[in-house]
Amino acid sequence: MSHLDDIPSTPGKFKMEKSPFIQSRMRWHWQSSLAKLTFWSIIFFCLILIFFFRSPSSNPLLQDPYRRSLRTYNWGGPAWEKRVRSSARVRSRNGFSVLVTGAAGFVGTHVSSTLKKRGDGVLGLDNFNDYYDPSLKRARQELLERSGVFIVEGDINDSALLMKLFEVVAFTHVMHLAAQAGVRHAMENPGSYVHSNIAGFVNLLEVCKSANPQPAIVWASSSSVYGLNNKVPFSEKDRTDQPASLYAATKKAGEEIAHTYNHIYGLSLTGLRFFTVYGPWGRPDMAYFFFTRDILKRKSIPIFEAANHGTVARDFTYIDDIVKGCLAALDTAKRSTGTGGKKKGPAQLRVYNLGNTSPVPVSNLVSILERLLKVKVKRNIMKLPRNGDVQFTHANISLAQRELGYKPTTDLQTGLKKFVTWYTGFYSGGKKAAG
Ligand SMILES: O=C(O)[C@H]1O[C@H](OP(=O)(O)OP(=O)(O)OC[C@H]2O[C@@H](n3ccc(=O)[nH]c3=O)[C@H](O)[C@@H]2O)[C@H](O)[C@@H](O)[C@@H]1O
Repeated sequence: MSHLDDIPSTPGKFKMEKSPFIQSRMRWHWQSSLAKLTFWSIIFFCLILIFFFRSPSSNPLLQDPYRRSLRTYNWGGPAWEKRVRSSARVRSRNGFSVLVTGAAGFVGTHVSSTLKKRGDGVLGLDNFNDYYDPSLKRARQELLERSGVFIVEGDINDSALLMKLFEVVAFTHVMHLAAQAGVRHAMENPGSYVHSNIAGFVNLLEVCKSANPQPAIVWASSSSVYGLNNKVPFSEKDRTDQPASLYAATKKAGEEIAHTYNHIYGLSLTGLRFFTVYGPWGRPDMAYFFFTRDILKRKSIPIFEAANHGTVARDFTYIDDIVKGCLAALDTAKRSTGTGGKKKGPAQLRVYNLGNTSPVPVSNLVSILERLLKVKVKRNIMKLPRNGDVQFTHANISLAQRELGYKPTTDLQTGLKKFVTWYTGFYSGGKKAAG
């Protein structure tokens, strides 16, 4: 007899049997139903839990891709603090103790290693995001570690981490190079620009303003702030209120934010407007870098052209010249004037162009690479896309020359030769070119 036979066809008309056999079968039936109910309830409950924890809307860190960087880092503890202190220890007379944000980045790596070589204490900070091949950032990290620079893994939006770093080390200077770079990418991922270049910068300034002593800050602005300005060469006095990309707008916002923190809290702030920096250990998202990769793969090269066959040109600036400008900015930075978050007197606020003062058409850049790589280039002339690019850049560097002693010495041919030597060495050493 099936157990289904025990169940009446009409609910409510079930009559209890007195037989012990029937009673024990019924008990067994109820117990087994109860066990099943409990089992399925647990499964259901587990599914709800899994759904809750995996659901983006339940976890703001997962929901916002730009904030993911905040959740995964391990920092703190006596061994970690010892490494931080040792990396930031000054080894020369009158040396600085510098926190370099974006230390695993292109400019950050070069600046950190040069500071370390001259005896300054250097601590790096980098979130190792995947905007471009993180293995290149890891290779730069290895390079710095060999020269004694420790890079803390963390995000500039992490206030607790920044406060901890200032608790462990009384930094005299901050070289702030962490940023979301790239002009054209801003249309694809606008939030990452706001996250790093605005929110991250404000967070860093908040911590610096409360630090005791307050550090002097030198940070990376960009030639892109000149936007649609067509008065050449670009001078610091020219208008910068017509950005052509969100990237440029966030850098311009950074300059205004710097003014505010200088004005209210007495922070010493110097913004450096970099002009298309290139060189060994460079960024794979930049044209000279991926042109090199694609020329070697015999792919055609897209060369942008403005309306009416207008030439597109850049004031390409070699990394070593930029590093000299960065160090000169640190060396001439005056102390911040505030304490405990309060301004005690006027503080230094500066902005400088760091360019090469000699714009080169992009088609010439391609010709130089063609000669250096000894590969006939297939050129694909395309209309300059309307996604943030400007037609040309050209720096007037007289202010930086006068006040920083800045004097670029590397022309594009010489600089690209050094880049190509590095590139071919680096990527033939078993590392694949970033995609
Ligand atoms: O000077 C700056 O402030 C900026 O310099 C570069 O931006 P960009 O000058 O646009 O550098 P690339 O992306 O390397 O482009 C260089 C030139 O190649 C051109 N290009 C780019 C890509 C391409 O496929 N074809 C092409 O002709 C661009 O129009 C541009 O004139 C950096 O990527 C920015 O992060 C930096 O802030």
